[in-house]
Amino acid sequence: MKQLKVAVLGGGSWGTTVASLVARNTDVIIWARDPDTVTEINAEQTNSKYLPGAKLNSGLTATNDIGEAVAGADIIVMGIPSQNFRNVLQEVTKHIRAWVPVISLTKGLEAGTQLRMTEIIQQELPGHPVGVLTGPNLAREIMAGQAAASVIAMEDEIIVKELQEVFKSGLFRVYTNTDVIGCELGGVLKNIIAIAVGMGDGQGAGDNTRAALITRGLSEITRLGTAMGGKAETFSGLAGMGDMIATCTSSQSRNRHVGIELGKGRSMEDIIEEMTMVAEGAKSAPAVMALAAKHGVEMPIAEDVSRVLAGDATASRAFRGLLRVVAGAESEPG
Ligand SMILES: NC(=O)C1=CN([C@@H]2O[C@H](COP(=O)(O)OP(=O)(O)OC[C@H]3O[C@@H](n4cnc5c(N)ncnc54)[C@H](OP(=O)(O)O)[C@@H]3O)[C@@H](O)[C@H]2O)C=CC1
Ligand SMILES: O=C(CO)COP(=O)(O)O
Repeated sequence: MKQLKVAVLGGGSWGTTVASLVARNTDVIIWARDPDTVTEINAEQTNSKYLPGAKLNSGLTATNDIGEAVAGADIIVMGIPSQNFRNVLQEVTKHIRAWVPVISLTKGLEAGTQLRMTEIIQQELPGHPVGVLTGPNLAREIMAGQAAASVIAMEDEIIVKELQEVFKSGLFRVYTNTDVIGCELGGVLKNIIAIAVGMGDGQGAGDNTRAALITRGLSEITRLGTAMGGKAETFSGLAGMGDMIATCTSSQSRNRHVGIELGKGRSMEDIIEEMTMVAEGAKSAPAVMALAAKHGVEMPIAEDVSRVLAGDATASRAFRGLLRVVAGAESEPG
Protein backbone atom coordinates (compact mmCIF):
# COMPACT_ATOMS: atom_id res chain seq x y z
CA MET A 1 0.00 0.00 0.00
CA LYS A 2 1.20 3.52 -0.83
CA GLN A 3 2.29 5.34 2.34
CA LEU A 4 -0.82 7.45 2.98
CA LYS A 5 -1.05 10.08 5.71
CA VAL A 6 -4.10 9.66 7.93
CA ALA A 7 -5.29 12.26 10.45
CA VAL A 8 -7.58 11.00 13.22
CA LEU A 9 -9.40 13.81 15.02
CA GLY A 10 -10.49 13.08 18.59
CA GLY A 11 -8.35 11.56 21.35
CA GLY A 12 -11.10 9.57 23.07
CA SER A 13 -11.40 5.82 23.37
CA TRP A 14 -12.47 5.06 19.82
CA GLY A 15 -10.44 7.71 17.96
CA THR A 16 -7.30 6.54 19.78
CA THR A 17 -8.06 2.86 19.11
CA VAL A 18 -8.65 3.40 15.39
CA ALA A 19 -5.51 5.57 15.12
CA SER A 20 -3.46 2.85 16.80
CA LEU A 21 -4.84 0.16 14.45
CA VAL A 22 -4.25 2.24 11.32
CA ALA A 23 -0.70 3.07 12.47
CA ARG A 24 0.17 -0.58 11.76
CA ASN A 25 -0.51 0.10 8.06
CA THR A 26 0.48 3.69 7.36
CA ASP A 27 1.42 7.14 8.79
CA VAL A 28 -1.08 8.38 11.38
CA ILE A 29 -1.29 11.57 13.38
CA ILE A 30 -3.98 11.98 16.03
CA TRP A 31 -5.31 15.38 17.03
CA ALA A 32 -6.60 15.80 20.59
CA ARG A 33 -7.64 19.06 22.21
CA ASP A 34 -6.33 17.95 25.61
CA PRO A 35 -2.57 18.79 25.84
CA ASP A 36 -2.00 16.10 28.49
CA THR A 37 -3.39 13.43 26.16
CA VAL A 38 -1.08 14.62 23.37
CA THR A 39 2.00 14.63 25.62
CA GLU A 40 1.17 11.20 26.98
CA ILE A 41 0.60 9.61 23.56
CA ASN A 42 3.90 11.02 22.25
CA ALA A 43 5.97 10.22 25.34
CA GLU A 44 4.45 6.97 26.63
CA GLN A 45 2.29 5.59 23.77
CA THR A 46 -0.64 5.41 26.16
CA ASN A 47 -3.93 7.26 26.70
CA SER A 48 -4.68 6.53 30.34
CA LYS A 49 -7.74 8.82 30.46
CA TYR A 50 -9.69 6.75 27.92
CA LEU A 51 -7.82 3.46 27.48
CA PRO A 52 -6.19 2.67 30.81
CA GLY A 53 -3.62 -0.10 30.60
CA ALA A 54 -3.49 -0.21 26.80
CA LYS A 55 -0.24 0.25 24.86
CA LEU A 56 -0.69 2.14 21.58
CA ASN A 57 1.21 1.48 18.36
CA SER A 58 4.66 3.06 18.64
CA GLY A 59 4.32 4.68 15.19
CA LEU A 60 1.41 6.85 16.33
CA THR A 61 2.12 10.55 16.91
CA ALA A 62 -0.20 13.16 18.44
CA THR A 63 -0.62 16.91 18.08
CA ASN A 64 -2.59 19.74 19.65
CA ASP A 65 -2.55 21.66 16.38
CA ILE A 66 -5.49 20.73 14.16
CA GLY A 67 -3.92 22.54 11.19
CA GLU A 68 -0.78 20.41 11.46
CA ALA A 69 -2.87 17.21 11.52
CA VAL A 70 -5.21 18.11 8.67
CA ALA A 71 -3.01 20.02 6.19
CA GLY A 72 -0.84 17.06 5.23
CA ALA A 73 -3.54 14.37 5.43
CA ASP A 74 -4.70 12.12 2.58
CA ILE A 75 -7.61 10.83 4.72
CA ILE A 76 -9.43 12.48 7.64
CA VAL A 77 -11.08 10.29 10.30
CA MET A 78 -13.55 11.99 12.64
CA GLY A 79 -13.71 10.49 16.16
CA ILE A 80 -15.57 13.44 17.69
CA PRO A 81 -18.91 13.01 19.56
CA SER A 82 -21.93 14.06 17.50
CA GLN A 83 -22.80 17.31 19.31
CA ASN A 84 -19.28 18.72 18.74
CA PHE A 85 -18.73 17.17 15.32
CA ARG A 86 -19.73 20.21 13.22
CA ASN A 87 -17.59 22.67 15.22
CA VAL A 88 -14.48 20.56 14.74
CA LEU A 89 -15.31 20.00 11.07
CA GLN A 90 -15.52 23.77 10.56
CA GLU A 91 -11.90 23.96 11.75
CA VAL A 92 -11.01 21.15 9.33
CA THR A 93 -12.39 23.15 6.37
CA LYS A 94 -9.65 25.77 6.94
CA HIS A 95 -6.83 23.28 6.35
CA ILE A 96 -8.06 20.30 4.31
CA ARG A 97 -6.75 19.66 0.79
CA ALA A 98 -9.14 19.11 -2.16
CA TRP A 99 -10.92 15.72 -2.55
CA VAL A 100 -9.54 14.24 0.68
CA PRO A 101 -12.01 11.57 1.95
CA VAL A 102 -13.60 12.17 5.36
CA ILE A 103 -14.65 9.11 7.39
CA SER A 104 -16.91 9.34 10.45
CA LEU A 105 -16.54 7.04 13.47
CA THR A 106 -19.41 8.77 15.24
CA LYS A 107 -22.69 7.05 16.19
CA GLY A 108 -25.05 9.94 16.82
CA LEU A 109 -27.28 12.57 15.19
CA GLU A 110 -26.92 16.36 15.43
CA ALA A 111 -29.53 17.44 17.98
CA GLY A 112 -31.14 20.49 16.34
CA THR A 113 -30.97 19.39 12.71
CA GLN A 114 -31.42 15.59 13.11
CA LEU A 115 -28.63 15.20 10.54
CA ARG A 116 -26.34 12.20 10.23
CA MET A 117 -22.60 12.96 10.49
CA THR A 118 -22.00 12.19 6.80
CA GLU A 119 -24.70 14.74 5.94
CA ILE A 120 -22.87 17.32 8.05
CA ILE A 121 -19.63 16.48 6.23
CA GLN A 122 -21.38 16.96 2.88
CA GLN A 123 -22.73 20.35 4.03
CA GLU A 124 -19.39 21.61 5.37
CA LEU A 125 -17.09 19.97 2.80
CA PRO A 126 -19.07 19.56 -0.43
CA GLY A 127 -17.33 17.38 -3.01
CA HIS A 128 -15.23 15.38 -0.55
CA PRO A 129 -15.87 11.61 -0.55
CA VAL A 130 -17.59 10.66 2.73
CA GLY A 131 -18.00 7.42 4.62
CA VAL A 132 -18.40 5.70 7.96
CA LEU A 133 -16.52 3.00 9.82
CA THR A 134 -19.03 1.18 12.01
CA GLY A 135 -19.93 -2.17 13.53
CA PRO A 136 -19.67 -4.13 16.80
CA ASN A 137 -16.45 -2.48 17.93
CA LEU A 138 -16.02 -1.93 21.65
CA ALA A 139 -12.76 -0.01 21.88
CA ARG A 140 -11.19 -1.65 24.93
CA GLU A 141 -11.62 -5.17 23.55
CA ILE A 142 -10.01 -4.22 20.28
CA MET A 143 -7.08 -2.59 22.09
CA ALA A 144 -6.73 -5.83 24.05
CA GLY A 145 -6.13 -7.59 20.72
CA GLN A 146 -9.43 -9.47 20.52
CA ALA A 147 -10.82 -10.31 17.07
CA ALA A 148 -13.51 -7.99 15.71
CA ALA A 149 -15.26 -7.16 12.44
CA SER A 150 -16.27 -3.77 11.13
CA VAL A 151 -17.73 -2.16 8.01
CA ILE A 152 -16.36 0.70 5.95
CA ALA A 153 -19.27 2.23 4.03
CA MET A 154 -18.93 4.67 1.14
CA GLU A 155 -20.97 5.15 -2.03
CA ASP A 156 -17.90 4.98 -4.27
CA GLU A 157 -17.06 1.30 -4.83
CA ILE A 158 -13.45 2.00 -5.77
CA ILE A 159 -12.52 4.36 -2.94
CA VAL A 160 -14.19 2.11 -0.37
CA LYS A 161 -11.92 -0.79 -1.37
CA GLU A 162 -8.84 1.43 -1.07
CA LEU A 163 -9.91 2.52 2.41
CA GLN A 164 -10.62 -1.07 3.46
CA GLU A 165 -6.85 -1.65 3.13
CA VAL A 166 -6.13 1.34 5.38
CA PHE A 167 -8.40 0.23 8.24
CA LYS A 168 -8.06 -3.56 8.26
CA SER A 169 -5.33 -4.93 10.43
CA GLY A 170 -4.51 -8.22 12.12
CA LEU A 171 -7.62 -9.52 13.85
CA PHE A 172 -9.57 -6.35 12.98
CA ARG A 173 -11.48 -7.53 9.90
CA VAL A 174 -13.07 -4.80 7.74
CA TYR A 175 -15.85 -5.43 5.21
CA THR A 176 -17.05 -2.94 2.59
CA ASN A 177 -20.60 -1.71 2.02
CA THR A 178 -22.03 1.00 -0.25
CA ASP A 179 -25.12 1.61 1.91
CA VAL A 180 -23.86 4.62 3.86
CA ILE A 181 -27.30 5.58 5.21
CA GLY A 182 -28.09 2.09 6.51
CA CYS A 183 -24.67 1.53 8.05
CA GLU A 184 -24.62 4.95 9.69
CA LEU A 185 -28.15 4.63 11.08
CA GLY A 186 -27.47 1.12 12.41
CA GLY A 187 -24.76 2.59 14.66
CA VAL A 188 -26.92 5.50 15.79
CA LEU A 189 -30.18 3.68 16.46
CA LYS A 190 -28.86 0.63 18.32
CA ASN A 191 -27.70 2.95 21.11
CA ILE A 192 -31.29 3.69 22.11
CA ILE A 193 -32.20 0.00 22.16
CA ALA A 194 -29.10 -0.62 24.31
CA ILE A 195 -30.44 1.93 26.82
CA ALA A 196 -33.76 0.02 26.84
CA VAL A 197 -31.98 -3.29 27.41
CA GLY A 198 -29.94 -1.69 30.18
CA MET A 199 -33.14 -0.40 31.79
CA GLY A 200 -34.36 -4.00 31.93
CA ASP A 201 -31.05 -5.37 33.16
CA GLY A 202 -30.95 -2.70 35.90
CA GLN A 203 -34.29 -4.04 37.12
CA GLY A 204 -33.20 -7.65 37.06
CA ALA A 205 -34.84 -8.68 33.78
CA GLY A 206 -34.03 -12.13 32.41
CA ASP A 207 -32.33 -13.39 29.28
CA ASN A 208 -35.64 -13.99 27.49
CA THR A 209 -36.63 -10.37 28.09
CA ARG A 210 -33.29 -9.13 26.77
CA ALA A 211 -33.63 -11.27 23.63
CA ALA A 212 -37.17 -9.98 23.05
CA LEU A 213 -36.05 -6.35 23.38
CA ILE A 214 -33.09 -6.82 21.05
CA THR A 215 -35.21 -8.55 18.41
CA ARG A 216 -38.14 -6.13 18.57
CA GLY A 217 -35.64 -3.28 18.76
CA LEU A 218 -33.95 -4.49 15.60
CA SER A 219 -37.25 -4.51 13.75
CA GLU A 220 -38.07 -0.96 14.84
CA ILE A 221 -34.66 0.45 13.89
CA THR A 222 -34.92 -1.38 10.55
CA ARG A 223 -38.32 0.25 9.93
CA LEU A 224 -36.94 3.75 10.50
CA GLY A 225 -33.66 3.01 8.73
CA THR A 226 -35.34 1.73 5.57
CA ALA A 227 -37.86 4.60 5.61
CA MET A 228 -34.84 6.94 5.59
CA GLY A 229 -33.24 5.18 2.60
CA GLY A 230 -31.11 2.43 4.18
CA LYS A 231 -31.29 -1.14 2.88
CA ALA A 232 -33.06 -3.77 4.99
CA GLU A 233 -30.18 -6.26 4.63
CA THR A 234 -27.76 -3.75 6.17
CA PHE A 235 -29.70 -3.95 9.44
CA SER A 236 -29.20 -7.70 9.62
CA GLY A 237 -25.45 -7.26 9.08
CA LEU A 238 -22.56 -6.09 11.24
CA ALA A 239 -23.64 -2.44 11.31
CA GLY A 240 -27.16 -3.41 12.45
CA MET A 241 -27.66 -6.69 14.27
CA GLY A 242 -23.94 -7.09 14.95
CA ASP A 243 -23.59 -3.76 16.73
CA MET A 244 -26.94 -4.27 18.43
CA ILE A 245 -25.76 -7.54 20.00
CA ALA A 246 -22.42 -6.11 21.13
CA THR A 247 -23.87 -2.93 22.62
CA CYS A 248 -26.95 -4.53 24.20
CA THR A 249 -24.99 -7.29 25.94
CA SER A 250 -21.62 -5.77 26.81
CA SER A 251 -20.60 -4.55 30.25
CA GLN A 252 -18.35 -2.08 28.40
CA SER A 253 -21.20 -0.26 26.62
CA ARG A 254 -21.75 3.30 27.86
CA ASN A 255 -25.33 3.35 26.48
CA ARG A 256 -26.30 0.12 28.23
CA HIS A 257 -24.67 1.50 31.39
CA VAL A 258 -26.94 4.57 31.25
CA GLY A 259 -29.94 2.25 30.93
CA ILE A 260 -28.83 0.07 33.85
CA GLU A 261 -28.46 3.10 36.12
CA LEU A 262 -31.85 4.47 35.03
CA GLY A 263 -33.29 1.02 35.72
CA LYS A 264 -31.96 1.25 39.26
CA GLY A 265 -33.94 4.44 39.67
CA ARG A 266 -31.12 7.01 39.36
CA SER A 267 -31.60 10.37 37.60
CA MET A 268 -30.03 11.22 34.26
CA GLU A 269 -28.20 14.19 35.84
CA ASP A 270 -26.48 11.94 38.39
CA ILE A 271 -25.58 9.31 35.82
CA ILE A 272 -24.08 11.77 33.32
CA GLU A 273 -22.23 13.68 36.02
CA GLU A 274 -20.13 10.69 36.97
CA MET A 275 -19.47 9.51 33.39
CA THR A 276 -16.22 10.57 31.72
CA MET A 277 -17.23 9.23 28.31
CA VAL A 278 -20.01 9.90 25.85
CA ALA A 279 -23.32 7.95 25.67
CA GLU A 280 -24.57 8.98 22.24
CA GLY A 281 -28.03 7.40 22.56
CA ALA A 282 -29.00 9.76 25.36
CA LYS A 283 -28.16 12.77 23.14
CA SER A 284 -29.71 11.43 19.93
CA ALA A 285 -33.04 10.15 21.30
CA PRO A 286 -35.09 13.34 20.66
CA ALA A 287 -33.73 13.57 17.09
CA VAL A 288 -34.61 9.90 16.51
CA MET A 289 -38.18 10.47 17.71
CA ALA A 290 -38.50 13.53 15.46
CA LEU A 291 -37.32 11.45 12.48
CA ALA A 292 -39.72 8.63 13.36
CA ALA A 293 -42.60 11.14 13.38
CA LYS A 294 -41.44 12.71 10.12
CA HIS A 295 -41.31 9.31 8.38
CA GLY A 296 -44.50 7.97 10.01
CA VAL A 297 -42.67 5.08 11.72
CA GLU A 298 -43.80 3.63 15.05
CA MET A 299 -40.93 3.01 17.49
CA PRO A 300 -42.49 1.98 20.81
CA ILE A 301 -39.22 0.99 22.50
CA ALA A 302 -37.36 4.14 21.47
CA GLU A 303 -40.37 6.24 22.48
CA ASP A 304 -40.38 4.81 26.00
CA VAL A 305 -36.62 5.30 26.32
CA SER A 306 -37.02 8.92 25.19
CA ARG A 307 -39.69 9.55 27.80
CA VAL A 308 -37.46 8.20 30.55
CA LEU A 309 -34.45 10.20 29.31
CA ALA A 310 -36.58 13.36 29.26
CA GLY A 311 -37.72 12.70 32.85
CA ASP A 312 -41.34 12.19 31.76
CA ALA A 313 -41.49 8.56 32.96
CA THR A 314 -39.57 6.31 35.30
CA ALA A 315 -37.63 3.35 33.92
CA SER A 316 -39.66 0.84 35.95
CA ARG A 317 -42.96 2.25 34.72
CA ALA A 318 -41.79 2.41 31.09
CA PHE A 319 -40.40 -1.10 31.29
CA ARG A 320 -43.60 -2.57 32.74
CA GLY A 321 -45.56 -0.72 30.04
CA LEU A 322 -43.40 -2.19 27.30
CA LEU A 323 -44.06 -5.70 28.51
CA ARG A 324 -47.79 -5.13 28.99
CA VAL A 325 -48.38 -3.86 25.44
CA VAL A 326 -50.91 -5.99 23.54
CA ALA A 327 -49.04 -8.01 20.93
CA GLY A 328 -50.19 -8.11 17.31
CA ALA A 329 -48.55 -9.87 14.39
CA GLU A 330 -44.76 -10.19 14.63
CA SER A 331 -44.40 -8.16 11.42
CA GLU A 332 -46.24 -5.21 13.03
CA PRO A 333 -44.91 -2.50 15.38
CA GLY A 334 -45.65 -2.83 19.09
N1 LIG B 1 -15.71 3.78 22.40
C1 LIG B 1 -16.15 2.87 21.57
O1 LIG B 1 -16.02 1.66 21.84
C2 LIG B 1 -16.79 3.27 20.29
C3 LIG B 1 -17.23 4.56 20.07
N2 LIG B 1 -17.84 4.90 18.88
C4 LIG B 1 -18.28 6.26 18.63
O2 LIG B 1 -17.14 7.09 18.50
C5 LIG B 1 -17.50 8.44 18.82
C6 LIG B 1 -16.43 9.01 19.75
O3 LIG B 1 -16.59 8.30 20.95
P1 LIG B 1 -15.46 7.85 21.94
O4 LIG B 1 -14.10 8.00 21.40
O5 LIG B 1 -15.88 6.54 22.45
O6 LIG B 1 -15.74 8.97 23.05
P2 LIG B 1 -14.99 9.26 24.41
O7 LIG B 1 -16.02 9.72 25.34
O8 LIG B 1 -14.12 8.11 24.77
O9 LIG B 1 -14.02 10.48 24.02
C7 LIG B 1 -14.53 11.65 23.42
C8 LIG B 1 -13.38 12.40 22.80
O10 LIG B 1 -13.89 13.49 22.04
C9 LIG B 1 -13.17 14.64 22.43
N3 LIG B 1 -13.96 15.84 22.19
C10 LIG B 1 -15.21 16.11 22.62
N4 LIG B 1 -15.58 17.32 22.18
C11 LIG B 1 -14.53 17.81 21.48
C12 LIG B 1 -14.29 19.02 20.80
N5 LIG B 1 -15.22 19.98 20.72
N6 LIG B 1 -13.10 19.20 20.21
C13 LIG B 1 -12.17 18.24 20.27
N7 LIG B 1 -12.33 17.07 20.90
C14 LIG B 1 -13.50 16.87 21.50
C15 LIG B 1 -12.84 14.43 23.90
O11 LIG B 1 -11.80 15.30 24.28
P3 LIG B 1 -11.51 15.66 25.82
O12 LIG B 1 -10.84 14.46 26.42
O13 LIG B 1 -10.61 16.85 25.72
O14 LIG B 1 -12.84 15.96 26.46
C16 LIG B 1 -12.43 12.97 23.83
O15 LIG B 1 -11.11 12.86 23.36
C17 LIG B 1 -18.91 8.37 19.46
O16 LIG B 1 -19.86 8.80 18.53
C18 LIG B 1 -19.09 6.89 19.75
O17 LIG B 1 -20.46 6.49 19.66
C19 LIG B 1 -17.97 3.99 17.87
C20 LIG B 1 -17.50 2.70 18.03
C21 LIG B 1 -16.90 2.24 19.24
O1 LIG C 1 -20.64 1.58 19.49
C1 LIG C 1 -20.11 0.90 20.32
C2 LIG C 1 -19.75 -0.51 20.09
O2 LIG C 1 -19.86 -0.85 18.75
C3 LIG C 1 -19.84 1.47 21.66
O3 LIG C 1 -21.01 1.49 22.38
P1 LIG C 1 -21.19 2.48 23.61
O4 LIG C 1 -21.04 3.88 23.05
O5 LIG C 1 -22.53 2.18 24.16
O6 LIG C 1 -20.06 2.18 24.55
